[in-house]
Amino acid sequence: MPFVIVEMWQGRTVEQKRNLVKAITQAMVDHAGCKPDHLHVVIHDTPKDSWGRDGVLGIDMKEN
Ligand SMILES: O=C(O)C/C=C/C(=O)C(=O)O
Repeated sequence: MPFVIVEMWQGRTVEQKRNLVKAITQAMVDHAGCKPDHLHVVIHDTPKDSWGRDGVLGIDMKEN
């Protein structure tokens, strides 16, 4: 039972996540030989105040 876990910032729309799940599933079928009905895609939406890179919180990053 393959799992794909996506860790990303909060903020995508349901439609974006719907399309992402569809695209990831298709990529796993095409490139990893997975059966779509066995594949789980889990999206972890993380608030920017709970994400750090290079010692800086997401909410404090300049490109925000
Ligand atoms: O780490 C960064 O530079 C910014 C991270 C962004 C995301 O995780 C996202 O866009 O979801």
